[in-house]
Amino acid sequence: MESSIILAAAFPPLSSSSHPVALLTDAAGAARAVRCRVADAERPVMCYAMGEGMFNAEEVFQWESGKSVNAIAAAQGIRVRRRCRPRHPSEGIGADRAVPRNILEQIIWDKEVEVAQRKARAPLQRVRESAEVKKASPTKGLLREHLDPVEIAHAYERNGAACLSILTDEKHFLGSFEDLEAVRNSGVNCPLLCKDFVIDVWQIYYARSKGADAVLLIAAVLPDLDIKYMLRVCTSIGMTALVEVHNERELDRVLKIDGVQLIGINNRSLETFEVDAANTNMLLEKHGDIIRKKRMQVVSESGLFTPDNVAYVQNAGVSAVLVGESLVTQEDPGRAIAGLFGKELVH
Ligand SMILES: O=P(O)(O)OC[C@@H](O)[C@@H](O)c1c[nH]c2ccccc12
Repeated sequence: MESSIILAAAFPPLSSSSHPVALLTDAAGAARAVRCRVADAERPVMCYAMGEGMFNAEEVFQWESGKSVNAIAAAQGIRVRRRCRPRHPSEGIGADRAVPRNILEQIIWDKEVEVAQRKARAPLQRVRESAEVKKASPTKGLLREHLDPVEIAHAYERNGAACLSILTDEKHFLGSFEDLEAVRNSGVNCPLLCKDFVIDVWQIYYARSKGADAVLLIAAVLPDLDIKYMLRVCTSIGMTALVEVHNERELDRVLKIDGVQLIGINNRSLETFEVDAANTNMLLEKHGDIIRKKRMQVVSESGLFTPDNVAYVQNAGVSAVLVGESLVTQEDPGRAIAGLFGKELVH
């Protein structure tokens, strides 16, 4: 028990005034987590776990409340079920969980395995040490796996991209953290967004250590408490979070979370990968007022192929667009930026 508390003290990213107030135990009585109260938070923030590594806030809540992670997520309308996460004893391994229900669920199940393996290879302490390096601002852009990431990043930057998005998911997008690191080390000045499926704070520290300035947090995957916790982690290491939504329910949830500055509206459903170019405008028509009042910035993501597409979402009030496919599939992806905006962006 004592060593658990020391471990918690050795990892105080939320606030220097954090102090452990309770030790949470699992059904077998083993120490699972330390609950910390953060002095400047409105409510106590739960975090940290012992043993194999760290748990996310939602998992700690799970042990406290007796509810399964999937039950908590489902109550928030999240349809993606988690598979490998430490389960509450009340949650059996149902036969229905043998087969993913859609593309996003498949990606997340693969991500759980990948993160567990990566975590074992690079323990948090080491990642965090190398994580306290750079600062940046919000980002956009995209890099496709079949092109030289460094070359294309420079082409984007030369042609006026405000930021660069680098996919790091290997299995489903053929991206990599090596790509991210190579671009960072190649001398680009643009901020870099690590584009991945974050399910664990470990990934945020890891992205930072590889040179990312921002990470994507997907509301279709992360329950509210995880988003809140991850936003605090981002702030504590000088990173920006782009919080992505696809539908009204997700946007409603995200608008209630303090500290979200950057919302991405994905025109593509990650469950089906279908694109509805009108999605950004539809959501902004309904919620634009509150977004403006809260001074949040909106990025329209995916499926933008023509200057008309871009003008359409710009009229809806977005401050940025995130474009991948329509640039990387053209012979000169850098010049394709000018084509998409109907003008040269180079100053
Ligand atoms: O290639 P497109 O349609 O221009 O989309 C880019 C980007 O928006 C898309 O890749 C994306 C948006 N959100 C994501 C989440 C994970 C992986 C990828 C994405």
